[in-house]
Amino acid sequence: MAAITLITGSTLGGAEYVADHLSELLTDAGHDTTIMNQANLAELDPAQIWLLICSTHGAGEFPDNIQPFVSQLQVQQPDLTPLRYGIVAIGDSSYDTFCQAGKDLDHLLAGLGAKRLGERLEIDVSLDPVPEDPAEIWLNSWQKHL
Ligand SMILES: Cc1cc2nc3c(=O)[nH]c(=O)nc-3n(C[C@H](O)[C@H](O)[C@H](O)COP(=O)(O)O)c2cc1C
Repeated sequence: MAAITLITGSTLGGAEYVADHLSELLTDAGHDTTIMNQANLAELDPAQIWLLICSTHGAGEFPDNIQPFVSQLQVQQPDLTPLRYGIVAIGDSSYDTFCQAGKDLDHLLAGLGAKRLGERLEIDVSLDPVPEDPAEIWLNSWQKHL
């Protein structure tokens, strides 16, 4: 069983609800989970698995609550070679910058040596108004990588 830290980027709370739901499902499956809604690099262990759930705001911007963490990664450039992570990007395809923050976060982690488990999920809330539903389906296959 795995130790998984769920990290959220959310302005209006939707991504946090998705993280709560995925955390519950992972716990039911026997994993240890922690949710961080204000992630701080110094408190995170790259030997654990990170599951990032991040919406996009502004014009392709990161939500405010995850911006400090993103800046820490950009400035400190930690070696994340031991890290394995999954990513759920949430956005709205009516924006040109669809799921941009989730995509940027994915590229940032990969650029620091981390290995993504499975495919990145991109949830389009204009098609899936309840993002927990596609997230749950994605989790079923993502868990096989753990
Ligand atoms: C002001 C505003 C700007 C947004 N900008 C984008 C964007 O650039 N790209 C995108 O894919 N979605 C964008 N969205 C859609 C949000 O990502 C989407 O509504 C998401 O579900 C919000 O998640 P949250 O509740 O976790 O903040 C925007 C939404 C708002 C209200």
